[in-house]
Amino acid sequence: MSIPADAPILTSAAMREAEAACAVQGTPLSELMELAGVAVADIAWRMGAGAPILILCGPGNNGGDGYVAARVLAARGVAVRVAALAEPATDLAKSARAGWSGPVETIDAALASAPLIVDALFGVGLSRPLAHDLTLLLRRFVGRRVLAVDVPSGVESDGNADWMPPLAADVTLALSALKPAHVLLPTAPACGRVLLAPIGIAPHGTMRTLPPLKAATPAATAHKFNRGMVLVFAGPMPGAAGLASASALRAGAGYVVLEGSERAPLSAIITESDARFGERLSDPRVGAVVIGPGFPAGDELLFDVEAALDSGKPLVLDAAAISAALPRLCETPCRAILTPHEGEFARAFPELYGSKIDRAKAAAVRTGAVVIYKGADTIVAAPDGRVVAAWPGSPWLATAGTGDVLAGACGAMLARGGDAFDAAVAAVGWHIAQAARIGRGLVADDLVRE
Ligand SMILES: NC(=O)C1=CN([C@@H]2O[C@H](COP(=O)(O)OP(=O)(O)OC[C@H]3O[C@@H](n4cnc5c(N)ncnc54)[C@H](OP(=O)(O)O)[C@@H]3O)[C@@H](O)[C@H]2O)[C@@H](O)CC1
Ligand SMILES: Nc1ncnc2c1ncn2[C@@H]1O[C@H](COP(=O)(O)OP(=O)(O)O)[C@@H](O)[C@H]1O
Ligand SMILES: [K+]
Repeated sequence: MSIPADAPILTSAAMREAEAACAVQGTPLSELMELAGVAVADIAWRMGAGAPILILCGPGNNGGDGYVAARVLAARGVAVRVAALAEPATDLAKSARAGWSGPVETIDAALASAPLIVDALFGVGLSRPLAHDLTLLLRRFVGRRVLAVDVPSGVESDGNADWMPPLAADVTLALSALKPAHVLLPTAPACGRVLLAPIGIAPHGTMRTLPPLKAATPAATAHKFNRGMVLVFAGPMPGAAGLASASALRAGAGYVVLEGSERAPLSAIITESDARFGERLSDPRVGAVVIGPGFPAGDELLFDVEAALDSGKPLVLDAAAISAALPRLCETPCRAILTPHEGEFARAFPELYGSKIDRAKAAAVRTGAVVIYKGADTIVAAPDGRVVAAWPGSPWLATAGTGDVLAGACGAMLARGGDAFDAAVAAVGWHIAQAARIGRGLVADDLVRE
């Protein structure tokens, strides 16, 4: 499973707007369909490696892409067959169908398989779950190599429904832009390796996949305090804050203070008792405060969260600190990153609905903070509508304590100054890159070792 880096993501509505804008600017949609079909043919050609190909075409423009691909593949001498669900229903699909001179088989129980199936049944126009009988017919092809056009058929492309496709794809060729279903659970794994075909539409939008990690080399003039100083609060479970403090240091902070704990995992971390809590919060060199890791919900946390909010410092609010800060944040937004996992998000924002992207965006708007909605399909959302999707991340992160490490990395990136959304995206990228580097057998402590 893989996803192109820093690629645009559009909902079906935004995709249609982009198509309409393209038509207004003088590019006919038939030209786009031709480019789409050629792009599908190119990938099918490589995947098929000379073997016969069966293209399944639906009634809409997704099917149209399939007919164009069939024509192009046949012209290249590939043994290609076409089977259709119904007659084409759009003008574009009708003219693409007219360009295919071979036979069109019916999708029924007698349909013979092929080593490579091109799934051009439904794309962003799917409006309801697939019929049960069609699902059963398609399941007969499970085990064959599958190339999905735009999205695997049966998937609701905006990520608002958890409909799973009967045929998971080995490769999905996204047209013009990725769609939310490519980067959100439960559908993302069914898309296999996602490739992007930029076919002439310039997608404008604020949603992208994770950008490549930039190596942040310190400036020649760097000083430990101007690289960012991070203050981490330890609660009753100091191990979690220890991980966060070590992670802040590893992710590039110049100076890290662990408040309220005597033990630090690295000797470069300064430990201090609670007594200096207020004093440290008013230290002008502190560029970010991390609070939440290792704190159960309760009065002590509320007190410390209030003090952190009062300080006006940029904050990383993790775990129980998220709900504790919520009433204040909703009234007076501050420069903050919230890092909820699924359970914490549900507790803090039970009223939000829609796809994970919609909910992350709404939580960011409500709190005025950047939200990292964690999980295998992590979403980073800013109050101004920017979104970065981090699928597929690294599954080795599914182990206790890795969230504490992410909180510390957010502290390091935030303490450098600059945009909180960029800081959050950089932290998520760093976290995944560390995990990918270590891989097998990873435990959270490994992420903060050299
Ligand atoms: N973006 C780009 O740059 C370009 C995009 N292009 C391509 O266009 C695709 C979008 O095409 P599209 O809008 O025609 O919709 P599509 O997905 O073919 O399906 C709609 C049809 O399916 C039907 N239908 C729906 N649900 C159903 C169900 N459960 N079971 C049965 N039927 C169902 C629906 O009928 P209805 O809902 O009205 O009953 C309608 O007839 C896009 O994904 C990409 O591949 C390129 O060609 C050009 C450049
Ligand atoms: N399957 C997965 N693929 C990628 N990232 C994952 C996966 N499972 C968990 N993660 C990441 O690991 C971290 C776990 O954080 P969290 O649930 O808060 O754990 P903890 O509280 O134990 O530190 C998050 O950053 C999450 O996005
Ligand atoms: K499809």
